[in-house]
Amino acid sequence: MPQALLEVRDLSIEYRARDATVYAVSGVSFQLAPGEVLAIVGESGSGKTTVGMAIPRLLPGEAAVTGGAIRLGGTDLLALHDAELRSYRGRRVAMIFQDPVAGLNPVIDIGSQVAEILTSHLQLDRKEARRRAVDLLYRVGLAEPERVARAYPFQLSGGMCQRVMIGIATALDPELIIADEPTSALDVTIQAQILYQLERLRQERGTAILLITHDFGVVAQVADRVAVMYAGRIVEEGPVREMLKQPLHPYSHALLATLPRVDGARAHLHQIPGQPPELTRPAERCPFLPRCPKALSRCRQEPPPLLEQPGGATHRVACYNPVWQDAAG
Ligand SMILES: Nc1ncnc2c1ncn2[C@@H]1O[C@H](COP(=O)(O)OP(=O)(O)OP(=O)(O)O)[C@@H](O)[C@H]1O
Ligand code: NI
Repeated sequence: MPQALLEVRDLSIEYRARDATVYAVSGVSFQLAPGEVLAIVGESGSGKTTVGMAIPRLLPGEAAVTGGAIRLGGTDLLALHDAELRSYRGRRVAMIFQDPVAGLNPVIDIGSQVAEILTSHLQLDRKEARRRAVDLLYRVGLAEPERVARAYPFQLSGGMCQRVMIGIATALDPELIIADEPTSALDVTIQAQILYQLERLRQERGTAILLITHDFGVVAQVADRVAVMYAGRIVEEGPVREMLKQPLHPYSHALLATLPRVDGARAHLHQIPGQPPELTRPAERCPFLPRCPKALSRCRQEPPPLLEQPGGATHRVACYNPVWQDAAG
C-alpha cells in the first residue's frame, strides 16, 4: 500500500450518559492513502458517524476516546490543542454532512459564507475572498455562480446547497474530506452529480475521501476500498471489487445478499434476521454471533481480530469462519 495519509489505529470511543455507557467504537483500525476513496458502510448505529467525527475532533462532550491513535500526515490528531485544531480543520481535513441546508447559516448570503472560510484562514482582503468564493462555486458545478453567491440558503435546492458545502469543504484544499451520507437526502439524479463532484476532486486535487454511507450502489460507484462496520467494529475491509465479488464476513455476505440484483435474479430484498447487539457492555464474543449462520464454538470465546487474508494481502476480515473457506473447499 502507498504511504498512508490517514492512519487510524485501534480507536475506541464511548458515549457516557449518567446511567449507561455506549461502547460505540471498539478497536477500529484502517489507513487511507492520498487520493484514495474509502467507504465505511454498515447499518444504523454501527458507529460510522462516530468514527468520522473523531477524525476532525468534532465528537460531542459526552463522547470519550478511550484508546487508539489518529494520525494525519504524521500529525497525532488526538494530541492537538484547541488553537492547532482550528487551523487543522478546514485546512487539512474538512467534513460534508447529510443535511447541507442545516450546515449553512440561513441569514447570511452564500458568497459571504464561502468567503468567510477563506478570510478566517488566509490573508485575503474582502474583495479577493469574494472573487475566490465565486470561483469555488463555479468549480463545484454551479452555473451562474455570481447569482448563487448573492442568494440565501432557502433560495437554493438541496443539491445546490450540497455543492456549496463541497465548495466550503474544499476552499482550503484539504488533504482529506470526510463525507457523512452526503447524498442520502438528495434525489437520485442529484446524488449522481454530487458523487461526480467528489470523484473530480479526488482526480484533480488528489484529495483523499472517507465516505460514510449505507448505500452499496454509492460504494460501487466511487470507492476504491470499503470497510464494513458492525456493532462498533470493522468486520471486513478490502478493495471494492473483491468485496462485491466475494465478501468474506458472513455479515458482509448477508448485507450484499439484501441488495436487489441488477440482473433481476433476486427480485426481493432479504432482510438479515435478528438485531445488532446492545452496545452497553464491551463485547466478550463476536457481536455478529446471534445472527450468524456459520458460527463455531470459538466465536463465543472472544471477538475475532481483523486479520489479513491469504491471497488478498489488502483484504482483511474479522471472522473465525469466513465465507471463502466454503468457496475454496
Ligand atoms: N451523543 C450520543 N450519546 C449516546 N450514544 C450515542 C450518541 N451518539 C451516538 N450514540 C450511539 O453510538 C452508536 C453509534 O452511533 P453512530 O451515529 O456513530 O452510528 P452510525 O453508524 O453513524 O448510524 P447511522 O447510520 O444511523 O447514522 C449508536 O449505538 C448510537 O446510539
Ligand atoms: Ni451516521
